[in-house]
Amino acid sequence: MADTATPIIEIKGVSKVFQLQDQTINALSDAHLSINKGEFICLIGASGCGKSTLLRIMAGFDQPSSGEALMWGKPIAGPDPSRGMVFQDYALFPWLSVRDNIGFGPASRGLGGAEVKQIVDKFIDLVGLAKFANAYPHQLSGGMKQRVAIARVLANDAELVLMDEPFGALDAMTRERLQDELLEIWERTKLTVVFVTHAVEEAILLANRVVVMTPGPGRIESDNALDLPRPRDVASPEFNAIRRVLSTKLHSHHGKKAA
Ligand SMILES: Nc1ncnc2c1ncn2[C@@H]1O[C@H](COP(=O)(O)OP(=O)(O)OP(=O)(O)O)[C@@H](O)[C@H]1O
Repeated sequence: MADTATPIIEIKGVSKVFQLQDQTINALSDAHLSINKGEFICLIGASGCGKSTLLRIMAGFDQPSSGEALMWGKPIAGPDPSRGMVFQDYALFPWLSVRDNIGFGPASRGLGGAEVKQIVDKFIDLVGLAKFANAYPHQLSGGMKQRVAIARVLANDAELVLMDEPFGALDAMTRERLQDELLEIWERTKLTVVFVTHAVEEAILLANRVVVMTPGPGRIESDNALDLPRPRDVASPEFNAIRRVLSTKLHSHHGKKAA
């Protein structure tokens, strides 16, 4: 790990071009973003503006067409357990119990049984699933599955958690509960989180910085620091003022020609 002055993630002039038959898609154009350890960043923007592309580049699943993506100052060459990804559809192993899903990463890293058990117990507790340790994914609700997915990433010792619309498939009440739990985990563990969402309100509830992206070509429109005190109140005038500003920025691309 580098000194504290080095950002955990730096995106420097990153572009990503996809070729689809005879069509060239500029998924991401000249993106710049610097993220410090312990930040909670939300990426918001309309469908197709490159949010997932940027997240996948940070994860190391995709490489930029040009520019550089760095973690602790070093190029991100491929996936690594230090960068955990949480997806909307959970991506759990259906044939493994909750306990074994969470322990899969530590066991694959060659840790012994007692150590794996200790790690699994710690994170099962953290996400409140002790009673379901031996259940299988199909026996869990959506919210519980997402808790397992979060615990699995944390058990892998991830420093950076990349979340692609993780609560998008959940009902409103479960979503609110998981937002609270995620904030609690973030505050307790000092993780760095990059969280993709379509929902402005969710971004303002969670983030200390909201990065607004616009499509055609996908680009970063603005980077907005939020200094609202926590816990945040969606009904407060301050919250609504920020919601108005961000909504205007989100729609700033309307009328422009698609790439
Ligand atoms: N593997 C790929 N091959 C071709 N085109 C792709 C690929 N991945 C993404 N794209 C295109 O790149 C653009 C950006 O996609 P991306 O998934 O990053 O957007 P997004 O902002 O996450 O959208 P959404 O909110 O709908 O998930 C889209 O036009 C998409 O069709």
